[in-house]
Amino acid sequence: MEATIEVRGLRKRYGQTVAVDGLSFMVRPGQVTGFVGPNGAGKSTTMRMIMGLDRPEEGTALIGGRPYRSLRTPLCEVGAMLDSAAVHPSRGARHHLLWVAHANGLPARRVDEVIDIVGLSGAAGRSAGGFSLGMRQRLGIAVALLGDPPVLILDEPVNGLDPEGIAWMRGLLRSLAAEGRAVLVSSHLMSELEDSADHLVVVGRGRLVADTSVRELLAAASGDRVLVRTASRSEAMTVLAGAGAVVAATDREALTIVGMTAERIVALLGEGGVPFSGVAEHSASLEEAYMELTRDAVDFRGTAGSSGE
Ligand SMILES: Nc1ncnc2c1ncn2[C@@H]1O[C@H](COP(=O)(O)OP(=O)(O)OP(=O)(O)O)[C@@H](O)[C@H]1O
Repeated sequence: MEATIEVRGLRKRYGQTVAVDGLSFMVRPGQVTGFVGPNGAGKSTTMRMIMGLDRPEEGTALIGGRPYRSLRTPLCEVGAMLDSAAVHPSRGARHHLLWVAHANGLPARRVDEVIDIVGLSGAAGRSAGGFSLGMRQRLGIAVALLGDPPVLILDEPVNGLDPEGIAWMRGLLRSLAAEGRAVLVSSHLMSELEDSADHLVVVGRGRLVADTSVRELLAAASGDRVLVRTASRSEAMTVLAGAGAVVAATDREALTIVGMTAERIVALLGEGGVPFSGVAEHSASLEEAYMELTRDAVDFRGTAGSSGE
């Protein structure tokens, strides 16, 4: 089976709310694809439709070219963690995995393999009801990995993890992609996907905002802005604007230059005898690039100082 997810023109409404509004994107093998958007953007609804748990009004979602409902051995073709709390609280972790394996015709030895992969060996006998959020996330991933599927769909797997858990999850996502799997991971925080995603599908209000590689997004957001620190602001402006740059005053001792490389700026200031104390290319963080993209797509924005959640 080809390790892909293909979403074409998906649309879903709940009453008056359009949760997903004509969404199309492709998740490719060997990559971690981050599925990012503000709260309520339609990520979970899309994932549920891909997994056949919700019926779209329009459009299709295909896993390896086929709808979920027509997969013959679903757990071996796609692994999903959509709700990490969906485990019977009195059941032990290993017991739960054995039960899922048995119900899907998978060998019991795979249970110990996945327990090992997710680092739950020391807690496999304990009942899941007493698990921390991080342990429940690990158990959810173990279920998703049971059938050794080429496609993985994980809804907010990093949510609520401590820094050690986040680092572990990043490593796991990267290694799953390195094995050639297609990995779709949602998050409402871009920072959670920094260092782990190769590709980004950004959504807002149920619509596609961007479908881009992380590298391209960063390059586009950085633009070609260069910051120049100089006490001789007006001379610098004259020299640089005269050579064709777009120059804006940033503060009393700084200029922002667009349309000229840092090397050329240094050369021109040198030739013109204009003193300067620093020239720096602006490089955007993934978070900045994301904020820029989703500026108009946030449903609930707090007032000054709040995060808008
Ligand atoms: N079962 C449901 N009944 C009614 N409305 C729903 C239902 N599920 C989702 N919605 C609405 O659809 C929209 C999209 O929700 P969804 O959970 O898919 O977004 P999300 O991007 O996953 O958000 P979050 O990051 O908060 O999990 C929201 O406005 C939500 O309130």
